[in-house]
Amino acid sequence: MAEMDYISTRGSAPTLDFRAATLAGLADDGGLYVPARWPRMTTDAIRALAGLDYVETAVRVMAPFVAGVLSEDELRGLCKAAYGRFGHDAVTPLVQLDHRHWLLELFHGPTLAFKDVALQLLGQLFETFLRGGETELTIVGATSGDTGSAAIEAVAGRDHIRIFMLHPEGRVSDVQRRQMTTVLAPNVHNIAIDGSFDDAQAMVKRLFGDAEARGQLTLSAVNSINWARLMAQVVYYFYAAVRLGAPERPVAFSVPTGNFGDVFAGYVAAQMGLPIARLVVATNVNDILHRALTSGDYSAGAVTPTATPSMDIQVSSNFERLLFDLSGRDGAAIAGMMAEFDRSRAMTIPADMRAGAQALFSSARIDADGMTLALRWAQERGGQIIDPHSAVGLAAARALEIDGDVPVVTLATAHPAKFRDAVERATGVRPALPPRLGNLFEREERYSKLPGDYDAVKAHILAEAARG
Ligand SMILES: Cc1ncc(COP(=O)(O)O)c(C=O)c1O
Ligand SMILES: N[C@@H](CCOP(=O)(O)O)C(=O)O
Repeated sequence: MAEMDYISTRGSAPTLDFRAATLAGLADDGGLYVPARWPRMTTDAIRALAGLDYVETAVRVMAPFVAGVLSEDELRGLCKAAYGRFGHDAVTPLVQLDHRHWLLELFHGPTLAFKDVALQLLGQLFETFLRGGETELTIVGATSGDTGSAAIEAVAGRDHIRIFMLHPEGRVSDVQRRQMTTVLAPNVHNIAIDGSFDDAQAMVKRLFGDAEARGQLTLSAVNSINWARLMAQVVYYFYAAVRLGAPERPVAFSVPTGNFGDVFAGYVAAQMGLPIARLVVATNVNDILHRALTSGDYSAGAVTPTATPSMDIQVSSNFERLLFDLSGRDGAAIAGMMAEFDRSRAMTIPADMRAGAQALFSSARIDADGMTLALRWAQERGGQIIDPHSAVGLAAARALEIDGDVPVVTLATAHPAKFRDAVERATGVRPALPPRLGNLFEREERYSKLPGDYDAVKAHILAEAARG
């Protein structure tokens, strides 16, 4: 298999192999790494996935992306280690709701959200790539609740890695916060900032471009700006679609969306040849992606707190990866568009690019009432208690016209127990915390509170890192 190169969406960072792109996280020019080409799977190769377990599916889907760096056997070993920790044999099981709607349960990993699917593998990749070397990696991430705990779980206690995780104070659920702040391993540093997830994400990106910080630290990313995160998420689109009849029968997916990572992984699956009839971008009232796809208005207003806090995002990092493809992979054009966005917090998506996106993507904005009705529908018609984020996806899946023969799969991105208060308000059922979370509410918490000020956060990170 030919080695896969990685190029930046902004066109001027060096081309890297898979190992270097994973360790770099963000490209030097501020862009995001993407494969230099989309590998194709033939219809026969997709058909041959039928009956394979999750690990073997993962090896076949991801092998082209790691070619030249990891052999199939090495990749298989890492996948076995990552997915052996999931609480369901199928890793990401499908559950039927009615004659056409399905849930793809992505929350059977250690921290009960879809982030585990990618971050358990990323933890294995970091360990493999750093083993025996001198590099001390400093991971800096931003979370609206789920990435933080999944990343911390993946790297806590590992050698050669320390992690700083920024979350918006008071804007994550109590379960989410405690899943991060009760991990007391010395290489874990939680920071609550006064601000939104967008503020935290902007600080992380700024740190990557900060010469002083880069001079003192070898930085890497665990957010979905890191290509390896998305690569691992492509797998479950194949796994689900094949179980529902692909490649003979196309499948539609509805994806509750914030940073556009999960749904972009679906786009990658489609580029690889998976017959995806539609990808539904489901947003809450923080609807920048819905506006961008329907009218071209990609302008970031203030973030409105909702009962789906993990999707309270107005600047969606991975949208840049889609724009890159829609522009014909014109890095200079994307650099120009993103510079304009950084300056004015707004840009207009040209009509031809929007039309390109609409060929595959639909979108819907789901408000609190729509989310509540979907939670109740899942309970009454499907016999399932789901989480509010998954309910946003389900509401969008049911609201949109999708060809009647096509099964529609909603990605169930978190376990309902992570958002017990909102679920109880809508359904009257308070989901129990799974035993694997143990005594979460009795454990000691440790985190620093900082103002939403870049210099203060940077100074804190440099000081803590200097302490070892
Ligand atoms: C539970 C949950 N659902 C959906 C999302 C949105 O996913 P993405 O940011 O990949 O669009 C997130 C976080 O990002 C999440 O934590
Ligand atoms: N919803 C996310 C936000 C960060 O997104 P990521 O996928 O880019 O890591 C979270 O829960 O933290």
